[in-house]
Amino acid sequence: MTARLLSGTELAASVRADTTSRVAAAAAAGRVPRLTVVTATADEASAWYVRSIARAAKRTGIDCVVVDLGPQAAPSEIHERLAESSADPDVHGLMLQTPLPVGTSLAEAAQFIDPAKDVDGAAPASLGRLVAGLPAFAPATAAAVVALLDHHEVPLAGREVAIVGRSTVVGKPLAQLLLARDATVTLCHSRTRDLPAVTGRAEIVVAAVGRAGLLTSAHIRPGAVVVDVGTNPAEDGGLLGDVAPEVSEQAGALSPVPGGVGPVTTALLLRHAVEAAGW
Ligand SMILES: Nc1nc(=O)c2c([nH]1)NC[C@@H]1CN(c3ccc(C(=O)N[C@@H](CCC(=O)O)C(=O)O)cc3)C=[N+]21
Repeated sequence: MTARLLSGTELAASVRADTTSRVAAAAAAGRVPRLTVVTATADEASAWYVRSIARAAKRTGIDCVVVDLGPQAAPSEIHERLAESSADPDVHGLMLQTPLPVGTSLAEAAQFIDPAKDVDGAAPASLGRLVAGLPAFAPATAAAVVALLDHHEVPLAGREVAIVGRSTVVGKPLAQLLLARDATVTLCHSRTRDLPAVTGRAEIVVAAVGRAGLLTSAHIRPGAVVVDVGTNPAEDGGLLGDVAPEVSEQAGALSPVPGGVGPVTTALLLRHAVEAAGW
């Protein structure tokens, strides 16, 4: 079997087109959506993502401001910067990149992001609202996984999903989004006793660990749908997913890296920004 490819490029393009027309409507009413991205890391993958957000924002007409505090930034500087942008009426969307400097906690820092501007769903209040079933921005990557599955018409209700990785940015919020869609969700992590046994039962497996090639064909039931969230820098400058290439022989469907979840993530983040501006 060769897996059907769950490409994200067409979906990303249609989300961007929708965002572009909403931005035009907002701008015509005198409100140019502004997205402020705060970063404090030298991480290459994160820097690539910030450049890609800025580039895509420019194409859709969103005013994107990148605030680079550098990898040595103190927690208090990060907190102050977020509080300042939260209070600034000209800023509609606000995002804090990860990873953060050692000593800065995402949960602590994200408390300083106004939930109304929290386009990457990082604030504890946003995550709480998500669990409670109240309207909130979900983290863009988690939202992108569900959007990609919907786009490719993969049913979710009643199905067994294994998520590998329990981060606050992807695994935990994704579990909530999938639960809200009536999937039966198992959240796996580094202390899961028998990972291949758990993932091997699932009809849908989502890999969100951040380790290249961690999931092999030993983890995947033949015909399963596999979504690869990993974007691990390769030595040749390219990008490697969390799923080993051999899995494409076994899975029924597989999202590619690059060209899968990544482009949808960026597109949804910008859509959240125009929504935060009120359009
Ligand atoms: N608070 C926070 N939220 C994030 O969502 C977040 C973050 N911090 N820090 C950094 C990582 C990284 N990340 C990527 C998103 C899209 C692509 C992407 O679109 N990649 C392209 C290709 C890139 C290439 O070819 O080099 C693709 O997959 O097709 C990559 C990486 C989001 N992150």
